[in-house]
Amino acid sequence: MQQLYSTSMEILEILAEELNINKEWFLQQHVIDERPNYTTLRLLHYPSVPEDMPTGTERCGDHTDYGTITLLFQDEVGGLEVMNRAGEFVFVEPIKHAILLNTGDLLERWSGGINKATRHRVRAPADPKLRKQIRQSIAYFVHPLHRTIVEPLAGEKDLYSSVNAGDFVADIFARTY
Ligand SMILES: O=C(O)CCC(=O)C(=O)O
Ligand SMILES: [Fe+2]
Repeated sequence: MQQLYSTSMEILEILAEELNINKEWFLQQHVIDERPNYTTLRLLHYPSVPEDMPTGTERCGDHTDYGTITLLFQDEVGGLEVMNRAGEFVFVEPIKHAILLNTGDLLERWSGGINKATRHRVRAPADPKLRKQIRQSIAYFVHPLHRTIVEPLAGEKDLYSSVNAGDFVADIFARTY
């Protein structure tokens, strides 16, 4: 957990630099020991694909993550797809030991739309060998403190209102679950 946290903070520092905002800003809003916050490590388990499930069936529906960033680890079964700028879903080839970085809704707001939240989904594979395997993935969802006020610090500042991070995410949870 500590390693995941430090890696994500290194990424946030780089993102802050890219956005030309104070390097410390994101770090101050993601203090690990301060609660409450929605930062979570989730281990996901997808059973083998039932025979009658058509290839391409969504096993995890098209969505964006809600927080700042997500570090995603997938196994060799694959099935993850991310949307490119042209609005097409692109298959993400699993790469051993690679970490996929997804940008979330709150980062999109903070960056005034520069770092658009990544739309992604998981679909059932076609390969019969892969369909028989269990799929596992690990997602480390990085969220700011509940009390953080997220407002655009770069990009198109007029496009996004300022929101309280805790309320913003609680509201999405209430609508999706
Ligand atoms: O299982 C995956 O690879 C993706 C899971 C995911 O997108 C999520 O839990 O938000
Ligand atoms: Fe996701």
